[in-house]
Amino acid sequence: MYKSITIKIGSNVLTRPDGKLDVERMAHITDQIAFLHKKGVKVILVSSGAVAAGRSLVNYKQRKDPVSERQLLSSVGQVKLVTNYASLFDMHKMSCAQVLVTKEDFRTREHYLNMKNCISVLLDNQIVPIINENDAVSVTALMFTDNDELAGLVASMMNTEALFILTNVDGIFNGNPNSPDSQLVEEIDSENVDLTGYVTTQKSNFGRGGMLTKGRVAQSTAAGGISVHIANGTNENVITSLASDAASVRHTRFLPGTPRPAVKKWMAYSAGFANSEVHINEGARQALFSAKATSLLLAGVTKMEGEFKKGDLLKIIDSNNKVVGIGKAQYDRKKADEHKNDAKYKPLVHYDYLYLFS
Ligand SMILES: Nc1ncnc2c1ncn2[C@@H]1O[C@H](COP(=O)(O)OP(=O)(O)O)[C@@H](O)[C@H]1O
Ligand SMILES: N[C@@H](CCC(=O)OP(=O)(O)O)C(=O)O
Repeated sequence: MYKSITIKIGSNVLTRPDGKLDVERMAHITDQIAFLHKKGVKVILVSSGAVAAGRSLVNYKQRKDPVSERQLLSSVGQVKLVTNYASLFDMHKMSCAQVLVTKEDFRTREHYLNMKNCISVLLDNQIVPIINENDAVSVTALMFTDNDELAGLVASMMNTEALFILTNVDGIFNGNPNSPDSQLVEEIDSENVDLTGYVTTQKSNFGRGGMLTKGRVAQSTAAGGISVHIANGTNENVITSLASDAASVRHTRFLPGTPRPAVKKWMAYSAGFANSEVHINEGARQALFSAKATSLLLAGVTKMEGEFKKGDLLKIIDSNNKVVGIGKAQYDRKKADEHKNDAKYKPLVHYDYLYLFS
């Protein structure tokens, strides 16, 4: 039995064909979580469904632009979604909490740690955190690709043993899931598998990201040491069965890689937020990628771009212009310029704060 699990529920698992919230299914999901909770398993729920819930509550005559429409539906629907969860958990004498986050919350280590602390304190007090994107304020570039991305980040941040991604198909198929010729891929290595060959960009009626993001998120989360299972959330007892005996459930499992230290997890996912660049020579690239843990010295830096402060994330770029890693600056740009000819000056990036893309 897993001891801690992040469970992501897709919109279509919670939505009936007429677009209304499927409260019966929500009840079955909360029953299963309650069962695990009573066995001492820590469960974090990442639940979609706000926009879907809003659709059955708001009547608007004229179509709005997509951003306003999503803001309107999600902010109305989130209330309904969480109210339903609260009364369903209440039947099991359990409490739940709403945590709404944006991509920006993963940007700075301070925000990241605040979020982590909030979820930890909820779990320590036997409360189920129900996380969703704060759709009301996260628009366009600030949005997560979808809640699968958010769930992967949460599972890594909280270092849960497993991540369950529940959707309306049994897992990843090697073709169109509706085609009789397609087969379910039961096991995927977290490294070296290109999913684009057989996963299409097709989505379900109410979903946002589709199977390709699920696959990518599953792969990168599993690579960090977490067991990831993509399964059908509409099947009975899927959560409890996955938790106790995953092999008994028809689904797709991603094999976990070697666990990464917490700070490297944050860096891996915050890569998109690094604004400054550090270009390195071939010798430095080889040293960083060698078997020995190596810090980045100014001697290997050929060029720096952008102002940075101590603690900022830097993109590390090799002589072929390829971003090869992310590092946390040990000092600011001014100091780096001052000491750039000093081969013995302390490393710009210490290896404990260096994340290399393999
Ligand atoms: N190779 C594939 N295997 C499984 N599902 C696929 C594949 N390619 C595309 N899909 C689609 O991905 C959908 C699930 O993704 P999505 O719509 O984002 O669901 P959710 O709302 O659960 O996040 C499935 O309903 C299916 O139509
Ligand atoms: N935050 C949105 C869900 C967006 C989303 O990623 O949906 P899905 O692909 O169904 O997981 C909502 O609550 O409606």
